[in-house]
Order: sequence, then structure tokens, then C-alpha cells
Amino acid sequence: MAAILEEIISHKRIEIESLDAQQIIRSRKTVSFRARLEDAETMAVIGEVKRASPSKGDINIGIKPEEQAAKYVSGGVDAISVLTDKNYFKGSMRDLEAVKCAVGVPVLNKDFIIDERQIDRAYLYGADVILLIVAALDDETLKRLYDYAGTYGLESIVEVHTEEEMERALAISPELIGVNNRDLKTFEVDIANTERLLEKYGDAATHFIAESGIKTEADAVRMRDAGASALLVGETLMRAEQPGATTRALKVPRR
Ligand SMILES: O=C(O)c1ccccc1NCC(=O)[C@H](O)[C@H](O)COP(=O)(O)O
Repeated sequence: MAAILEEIISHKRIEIESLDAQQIIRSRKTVSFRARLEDAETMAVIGEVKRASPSKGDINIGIKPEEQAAKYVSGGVDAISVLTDKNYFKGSMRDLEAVKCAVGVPVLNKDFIIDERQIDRAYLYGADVILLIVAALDDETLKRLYDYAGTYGLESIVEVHTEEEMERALAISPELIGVNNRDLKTFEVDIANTERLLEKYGDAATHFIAESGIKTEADAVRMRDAGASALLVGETLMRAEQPGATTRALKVPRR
């Protein structure tokens, strides 16, 4: 595991000690991102609320998450990702809740999930989708958490960066796979990673989401041509003067 991921996960282990197992009333219906993807005529865009990151430090600290999310919605965004980790990304579960109250599109709880209690919390705060990072989980835990999320109607984006992780992800037949273009060992970002992996695995029966380093319409076209049906975009939208217009520009027609 990359050193930064290992460090984040050790913080998560401490964080989850304070989370109680809860009896949760499962009355809230989640909003499906997969259904939206299947209906889309353009590349789907997941706009991310990302105040800061380990690789870039502070990006846009002062924003109100619900206002930022509303700007993405004005550009036709298909889902909002909210980074809820506090130590490394300066986010919170309150950010997620504020976004969920402000928008109707699916909301992704972007965090480093290693335990069922984080999934309980994601549902409680209004998530529709969670992220499961293959590099942070063994095979048994990955499958267990994937299935557990499904009991809430939560969809999981199973994130990979390498071929080996892709093989491990495909073994559980997930409906959504995120291909991260960021190498967490070096922080180097190269969108050719999605092209490389999808050249080999693009025919798999799943939806591929290209994550990280997407800046321009030309990048969106490259990801579409590689076989991705969605983009996850953080920094570009967080720094954009007009996040709505930037979102719209990335929604290139599907092939
Ligand atoms: O962004 C980081 O520095 C980072 C470091 C360690 C673990 C995860 C990290 N990022 C999380 C993400 O996956 C990105 O926020 C997401 O893909 C959007 O990336 P970008 O559009 O490049 O901001």
C-alpha cells in the first residue's frame, strides 16, 4: 500500500473507534447513480467538493459545500462527490449532509472506508454512493463491505489504479469501477492510466469512471474514447471561476 494511503488508513482506524454500531432505520430511499449513467446521452460528470488534499494542500478552503454543489448542478452535473475526511482533506460529514439537503442528484461519500460503521454513517448523513478503494482492503473485506453497502441500497464505486487491483475488483463483479489516474505512491497524475487499463479491461460488464487529473474537454474526449462513461473531477472544478460552465464543457457526447 502507498505510504500516504497507509497513513490515512491508520488515522481512519482511530477515527472509527469512536463510531458506535447503530440501529439505523432504513427508510430513506437512495438515488441511483448507475441508473443515471445508463440513461445519459453524454459523458456523466461527478463534481467533487474538495477543499484540500495531501498532494495539493489547500485548494479552495472557504467555499460552502452546498453552494459549490449547486453551481455544479447548474452545469448539469450527474452526481456530487464530497470528501468527508477531516485530517487530510479538511472535509466533514456535515459537508455531505449540507450537499444532500441542497441537491437532488446522487451524492458520493468520498472517504477511506474500511469498516461497516462508516457505511452506516454514510447512509445516515445522506449518501447514495460510497467509495471502496481496492488498495486499502483485502479481498474478503472488499466483498463484505460491497455487499453490506448494497443492503442499504448504496452503490459502491470500486476504485483501482493498477492491473492487479483491476483483477481484484472484477472478481466481485461491481457495477461501477473507478480508475484512479493518481498514483498514490508518487502523487503523479496521468490520464493515460485509464487508457492503458481500459484497453485491456474495457469490455468488462461494468461502468468505468475515470478519476483524477481531468481538466479539459479534450481530456473528457480522451476518457470517453478509452471507454469511460463518467468522470470524477475535483480540483479543476474547485478552482474554476465558473464551475457550472466547466462542468457543462466536460459533458461531451457519448460515442
Ligand atoms: O488528491 C489527493 O491528493 C489524494 C491523495 C491521497 C488519496 C486520495 C487523493 N485524492 C482523492 C481522489 O480520488 C481525488 O480527489 C479525485 O479523484 C479527484 O481528483 P482531481 O480531479 O485530480 O482533484
